[in-house]
Amino acid sequence: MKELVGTIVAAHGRHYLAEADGEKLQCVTRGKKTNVSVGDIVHLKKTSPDQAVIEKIEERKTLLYRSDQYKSKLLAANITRLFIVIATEPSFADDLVSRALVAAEAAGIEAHLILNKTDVEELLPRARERAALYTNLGYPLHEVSAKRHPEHALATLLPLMQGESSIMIGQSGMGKSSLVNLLVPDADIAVREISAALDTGKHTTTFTRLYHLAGGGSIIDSPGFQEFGLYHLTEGMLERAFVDFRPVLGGCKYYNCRHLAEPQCAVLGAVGEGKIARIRHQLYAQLLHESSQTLY
Ligand SMILES: Nc1nc2c(ncn2[C@@H]2O[C@H](COP(=O)(O)OP(=O)(O)OP(=O)(O)O)[C@@H](O)[C@H]2O)c(=O)[nH]1
Ligand SMILES: [Zn+2]
Repeated sequence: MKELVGTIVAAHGRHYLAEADGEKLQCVTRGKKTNVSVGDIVHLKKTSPDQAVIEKIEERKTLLYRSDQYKSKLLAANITRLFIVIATEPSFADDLVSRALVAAEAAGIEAHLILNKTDVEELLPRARERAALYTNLGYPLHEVSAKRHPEHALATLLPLMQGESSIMIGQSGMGKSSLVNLLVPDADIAVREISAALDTGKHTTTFTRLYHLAGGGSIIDSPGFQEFGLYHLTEGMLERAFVDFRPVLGGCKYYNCRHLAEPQCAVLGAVGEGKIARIRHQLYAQLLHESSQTLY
């Protein structure tokens, strides 16, 4: 049969759904390979009218992933933008936001923050104050209220996503689903279609999926997660993935400085002067520790 080229639009365990020539095909990999990601461009060989085998993954422009001590988990391939959803309530974790930013920098993906639930006015000043840690680093912040001002939210976000391949991530409860439903009016139908095709049963929200946006572009919605391990990043990748470190890199006394306790370290100097936030440096130290713990 002829070879098809398609895009992976959903992944659930080792089951994948690809879109090729406007059709959806259930796909499997050859052997035990699990290195396929939503967003991957794949070469397929049809095995039945709605099934195929993934023969080849095209070289990725970008790859966003997280990892723990034992293995890495691919989040999205070929994306150009990452949107991190935070909210006035529940309170968001700086640790997760910074980790996602570091992952984006390491993968060469442009990162944006979305502050949702601006209608919760009494908590807005505090949320803005906390978000300033990131806007001061140069990351754009877009304020919206998916519930109270949906048209405004759409008018703010859609232009940022049109023509781009994006992923939206966030802790549970930030309102990511509400935003996806605004951006993709038929998301519910698509999810039901996908979960039927992947046979995911009741676990309809536990898989990553790609939606097409009106006017071009796509958005990947991934399940909320509580941890964002970055064990796969090497020391050299780490220091460069902290945008706030970049201006002083190369200024340390020792060329192989790890910026932890070395004398005349330019990074520690900048922390002392308040030019680098202490909580960012603490995360850096934690990530450095994690990167030395990998077992794969
Ligand atoms: N006040 C207010 N509540 C909102 C807004 N957007 C979403 N919510 C509420 O926040 C809660 C969480 O919203 P979801 O869209 O389910 O959030 P989620 O981030 O996808 O959460 P998970 O499904 O747990 O991953 C729901 O009760 C929403 O109704 C908003 O703009 N303002
Ligand atoms: Zn140093």
